[in-house]
Amino acid sequence: MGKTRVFELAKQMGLESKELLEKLEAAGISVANHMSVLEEGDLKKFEAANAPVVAQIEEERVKPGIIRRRRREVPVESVEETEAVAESGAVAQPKSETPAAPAEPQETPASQPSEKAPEETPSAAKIAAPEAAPPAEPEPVPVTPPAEEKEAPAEKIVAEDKEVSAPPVAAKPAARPERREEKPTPGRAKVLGRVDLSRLSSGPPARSEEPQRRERPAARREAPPGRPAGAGRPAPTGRPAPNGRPAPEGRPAPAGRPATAGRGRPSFTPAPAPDEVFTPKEVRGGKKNKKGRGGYDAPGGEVADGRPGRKGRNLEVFEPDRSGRMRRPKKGAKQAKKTEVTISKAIKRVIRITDSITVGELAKRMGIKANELIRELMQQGSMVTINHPLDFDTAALLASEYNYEVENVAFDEATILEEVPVIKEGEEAPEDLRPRPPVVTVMGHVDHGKTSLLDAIRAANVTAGEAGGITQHIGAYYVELEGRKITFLDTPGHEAFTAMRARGAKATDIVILVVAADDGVMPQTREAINHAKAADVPIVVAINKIDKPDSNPERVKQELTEFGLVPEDWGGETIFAEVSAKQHINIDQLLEMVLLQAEVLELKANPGKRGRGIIVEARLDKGRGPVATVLVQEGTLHIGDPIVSGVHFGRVRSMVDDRGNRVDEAGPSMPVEVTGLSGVPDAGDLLYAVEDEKKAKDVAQHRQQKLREAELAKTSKISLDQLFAKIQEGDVKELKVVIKGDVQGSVEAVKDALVKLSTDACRLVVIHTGVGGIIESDINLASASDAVVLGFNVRPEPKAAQLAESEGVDIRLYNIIYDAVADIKNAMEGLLAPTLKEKDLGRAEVRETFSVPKVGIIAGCYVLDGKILRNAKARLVRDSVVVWEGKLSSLRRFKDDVREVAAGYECGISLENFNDLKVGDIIEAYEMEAFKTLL
Ligand SMILES: Nc1nc2c(ncn2[C@@H]2O[C@H](COP(=O)(O)OP(=O)(O)OP(=O)(O)O)[C@@H](O)[C@H]2O)c(=O)[nH]1
Repeated sequence: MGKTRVFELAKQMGLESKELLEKLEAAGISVANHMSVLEEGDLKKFEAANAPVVAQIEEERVKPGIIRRRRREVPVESVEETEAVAESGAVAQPKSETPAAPAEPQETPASQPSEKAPEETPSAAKIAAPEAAPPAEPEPVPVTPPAEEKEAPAEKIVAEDKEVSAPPVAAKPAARPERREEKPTPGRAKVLGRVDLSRLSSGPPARSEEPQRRERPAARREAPPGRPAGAGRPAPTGRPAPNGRPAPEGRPAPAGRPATAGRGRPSFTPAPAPDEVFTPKEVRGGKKNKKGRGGYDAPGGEVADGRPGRKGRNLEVFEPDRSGRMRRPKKGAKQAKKTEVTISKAIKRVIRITDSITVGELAKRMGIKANELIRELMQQGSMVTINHPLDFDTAALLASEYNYEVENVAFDEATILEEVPVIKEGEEAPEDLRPRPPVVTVMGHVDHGKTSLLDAIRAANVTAGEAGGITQHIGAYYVELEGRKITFLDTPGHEAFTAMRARGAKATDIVILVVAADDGVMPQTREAINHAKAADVPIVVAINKIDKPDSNPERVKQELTEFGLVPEDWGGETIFAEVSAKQHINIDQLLEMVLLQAEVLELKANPGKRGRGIIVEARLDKGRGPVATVLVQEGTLHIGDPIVSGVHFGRVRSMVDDRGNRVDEAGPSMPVEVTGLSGVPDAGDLLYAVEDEKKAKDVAQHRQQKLREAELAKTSKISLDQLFAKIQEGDVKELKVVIKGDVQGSVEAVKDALVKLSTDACRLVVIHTGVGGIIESDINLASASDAVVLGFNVRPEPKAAQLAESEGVDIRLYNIIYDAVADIKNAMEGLLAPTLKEKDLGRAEVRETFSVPKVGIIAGCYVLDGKILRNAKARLVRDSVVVWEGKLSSLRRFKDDVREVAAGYECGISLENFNDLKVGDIIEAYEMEAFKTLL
């Protein structure tokens, strides 16, 4: 055979060069590297030295861990001895391995293979090394009947044990047969080493392979049954565990067989085995095998059939492998650990949120990158940022895609604030309800006498009541008429009324509409009517100033019929009273009318409940801290009650009524000034008495949290841009509009044109029209009613513009009616194209005008805010009405033409083709910028 290189030998042995190098070195053969040449002498030497190793190798095949142990413990000689003992029938040893017994039955099938075994044996003998000598023994093996086999395993075990200690005397014929059958598998492993050697030295390599092939199938078949034998294998090691487990499973392969088998059939060339081995073990085995054990695993692979059986075992065996080294004892512990982890994970997979959660927070809780979530949302058609809040449903849907559950642990504010009757639980019984005084607000046009009327009512009442009593202004008061009370909100005008309503609060039961008999219906009269109607509050008309000679109540009645306010004596349902606030005429009659209207409304409340009221006004008092005027609406408020209002909480420290008297409790419709809150609430906020102060605090804190979230999610009210989408989603069934224009004619024209745009999907409702600039009350009305504001040749007052900005009210300004109608139409059809939006640059006020020959009028201006640009577009606004629109023809500072003038500076401005400039006019500079819509 000549020379053989190390790597070649390694290949034949199924080892890695490195491993073989180690073996060679151990055998005293010095080689430089895997390319080194091994002389025949070396080979023989190695073969000799390797013989004992064979036994070790066999064991390795079983499994990485097991293999190693075997190596050291099984010297060739001992093996031989063992076999000898077995043969001699030294069954002697009792075995603790009772478990082995079960294995045997499985082996029984092995008996069949045993028939083949004999065939193999000879071949092996021929091919294999001289060591295979004991071929003779195999023969008896096949003979052994299955029944005997049962005993055999036990014997084997014993025998092996002996191997370790002393040379057994007895032989175990029974044991053998098992080995052989099983051996095929393990044997190969062993043989591998040997065969290779034999080949190198003398053996006919070709042959050795053939037999393998033949055998393999047999081995496979046998393998499973052989397993039991495997059980026997453990015996030698003295390890009961393996026996027990695998045996029944038919863990064929690995078994210690190798030793015996190896001997009996050296012919088994392991080579082919490897492939099979990998299959069963998959990755794990593969990894370990990398270092040349592949060959050994092969045998295991052969056992492939037995896989299932192995699995159970493997689980235990492998776990340690994963950990890095095999440590069987720890297996159990590890498994337990895993279980724990799983449980905790399950818990983590539930995300608890309160109503909403931001994209970033959700991603964080799921342990993924926010970008991933944003991408996911984008794919679903939502363009969001990391701070975008997701509502519960969206969050739940998203989370489910990542196997997370979302639980809404929203703070149940409603439950805490629930007005649980103090006296008894459950539904309010009708008998608990008591009539309550009506709450009245006075509205009307400027100077029509609202304040005078309120004063007249109060004065009359005070004087009638306590002599010298001084009414205290707390924002509301109540009067008595023949024992019946009426509560008046002391803030006349519809601004406060609507501002409160815009906050979701309805404080008023009845509106007294004051119309001066000598003036008739005026713009604010109309506004008041619209506001009252929008709030669905009944109106009692007070025709004031009837003492005046030019008063004409009939004309007022006539005018009001246009608004649906028809007097009862004219066949209508509206109650009218003709009064004189100044002369105190018919004041009682008016109050009578109000009480009449209240009767119709059947206003009732349960005073037995915890108190709930509305903040009419509030302020910070230097000495008393936050002071709030509360109009109690439900239940009764007591001193010491824990309370919460808006984001503030506390306890009722003191209560004072409108006459300055300290009171201990306040019932329905009673206004009182309350101290004890932690902060100043807003007018319109509701105030609740709750069970205890902690709950009040919880609610307040929860609201603060929600307020922050709301800030993030600041969504605007309805706007034309989103109109179509909202109509599509069914969110909007009608579009409410407030129309303001420079002249009544255009307002009416627009109104008529818009109403005709109503479709089945969306009705168009004009809730208010008016002449003049867009003012705060227009915005409040639009905000409270979720309406858009359309302006024709008018501008929003600065305060109104600010309010619209903060309230998210959409204001659309037009010069041409057609444009407005087209816009609304397109918006309703989802066709509103991206348009240009105006960007305000600055405003200048005309302080003086100069007439310059050949040039025209030059306005001496003061820039109020922003800046005026020479090339900017401009408009001239007079009393909030646009008078002119165009471009500047000149912009000067002193005598110099300049490109811009900043706020706080004076300048001279002339307008293109316009000379009708007047002191007090406002020149607005603006430019158009692309306005993006997501339609
Ligand atoms: N002759 C007469 N004058 C009245 C009567 N009521 C009010 N006035 C006068 O009308 C003017 C306006 O009255 P106010 O009570 O201030 O009217 P208002 O509606 O509250 O006005 P604003 O607060 O500006 O909205 C005052 O000069 C009153 O004296 C009335 O019944 N008869």
